[in-house]
Amino acid sequence: MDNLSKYFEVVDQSKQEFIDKLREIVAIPSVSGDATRRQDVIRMGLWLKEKWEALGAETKRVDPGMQELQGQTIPLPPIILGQYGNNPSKKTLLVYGHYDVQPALKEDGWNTDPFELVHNDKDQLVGRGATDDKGPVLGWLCCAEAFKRAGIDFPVNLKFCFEGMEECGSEGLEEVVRHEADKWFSGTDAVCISDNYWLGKNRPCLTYGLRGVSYFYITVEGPSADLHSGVFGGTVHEPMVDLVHLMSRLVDVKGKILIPSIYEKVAPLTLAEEKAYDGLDFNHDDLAKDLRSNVIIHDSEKDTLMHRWRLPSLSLHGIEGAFYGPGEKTVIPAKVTGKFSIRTVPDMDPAEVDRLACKYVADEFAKLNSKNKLTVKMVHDGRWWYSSPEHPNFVAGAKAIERVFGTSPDLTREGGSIPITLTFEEALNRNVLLLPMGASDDGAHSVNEKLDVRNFIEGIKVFGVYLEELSKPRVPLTNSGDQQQQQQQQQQMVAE
Ligand SMILES: C[C@H](N)C(=O)N[C@@H](Cc1c[nH]cn1)C(=O)O
Ligand SMILES: [Zn+2]
Ligand SMILES: [Zn+2]
Repeated sequence: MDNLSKYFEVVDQSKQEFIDKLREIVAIPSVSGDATRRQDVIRMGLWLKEKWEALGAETKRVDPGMQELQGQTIPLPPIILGQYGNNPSKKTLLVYGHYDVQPALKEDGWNTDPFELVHNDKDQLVGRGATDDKGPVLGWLCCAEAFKRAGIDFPVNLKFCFEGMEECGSEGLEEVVRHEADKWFSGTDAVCISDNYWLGKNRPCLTYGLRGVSYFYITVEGPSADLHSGVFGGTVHEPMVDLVHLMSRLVDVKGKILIPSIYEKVAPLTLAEEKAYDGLDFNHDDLAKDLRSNVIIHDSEKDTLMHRWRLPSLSLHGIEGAFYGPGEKTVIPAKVTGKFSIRTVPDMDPAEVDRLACKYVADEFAKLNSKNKLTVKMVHDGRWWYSSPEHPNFVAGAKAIERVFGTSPDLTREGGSIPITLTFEEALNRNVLLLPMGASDDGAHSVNEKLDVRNFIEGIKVFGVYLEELSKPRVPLTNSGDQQQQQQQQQQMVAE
């Protein structure tokens, strides 16, 4: 039996144990956007540190400082750095992932407690963070454990960087990555991130692009306290009325952003790029099934993917301070904060996007002649990333998928954002591969988030084969001049 067959056997034998580990960490409600959960986020980071140390890794906890959140000053979660193996004759791979999760409440519409992993009769693992990103982060640990148990030498030196603030703009991480580039991360040959999703449910993919995200708060405040609408309705400027008006002016019902000049810097479509939309595991029927409703705006699959991958979008997320409970409370809220974000694409400049969006909201507010007070601010922005899937790092990923799934991967871009990706590429001058584990219907950020057992277990196998592929002497990983040139062009485009 060859090494990889033995590795596969151990992964299969360890299946229940790996699922139970995922159960243990889903039960830690590491919601980074909720100040009351900060101790849980920290506990989750320390869980990873301890488990990797138990396997023999050297680790370092980096505390990036303090944060103002919901009126409190609280510590930012630790960034957990690690090194598993340090053999100068082996290649070194750096993996990044995040151990924080999006908020989740049973009353949002979950069928079960979001922080209690349920292994259901469809062989799905349901729980907050199952696919985003606890399953994949745990996958690397399971991979190292399986190699050890199989008695096979680990193919590479593995460095890791796990953060607990990704869902809130990765606050504090960029400085740490740049600071550690020639320290903890020195000697890195390539980077791999598993934190996005397949395009469909059948064919795995490798991802070479991400949209950026700029997140905004619009606050409108008027009276010093909430008012009785019977007494004051029709006599005062209502903050909610102003805010709803402003929010309705941001995007039209077909998804077109209404902020002037926002599309100006979007890169023109090239013929080569257009070809990338053909032959993918993606169709509107499956998408509508995933959505359980046909609410798709566009007529063709290509259009839908272009609006997900290469065009900006603006989404309205919610209003803080507004009445939203059951019943008929007749209140005029005194202060409301509307939240929206813009997904950015090549060659948009986040600073320019922030300036255009804030100016537009202020201009629209001025037209209202309201006596309320407006504040509009960008609270975090993460940069878009666009690479090339030809690099040997991608070839190793493709070979791993072929061995485990018996099919070549789709080459995709992702509509979501992983703000630190471009920083790793720039600071380390190394190729970054996005190697997703989860499927299109996993419901990341949504209710009943899940990871299929198949994706989890076969995904751990893919990680192992990928490491074996990287370790082969014929695979040169350090950046070619081409990649450096491409990066410089990309940076220049952002600067322009
Ligand atoms: C793709 C990744 N798993 C993810 O969900 N990223 C988040 C990052 C983010 C930035 N601000 C808030 N969240 C996303 O794309 O929404
Ligand atoms: Zn994620
Ligand atoms: Zn996420």
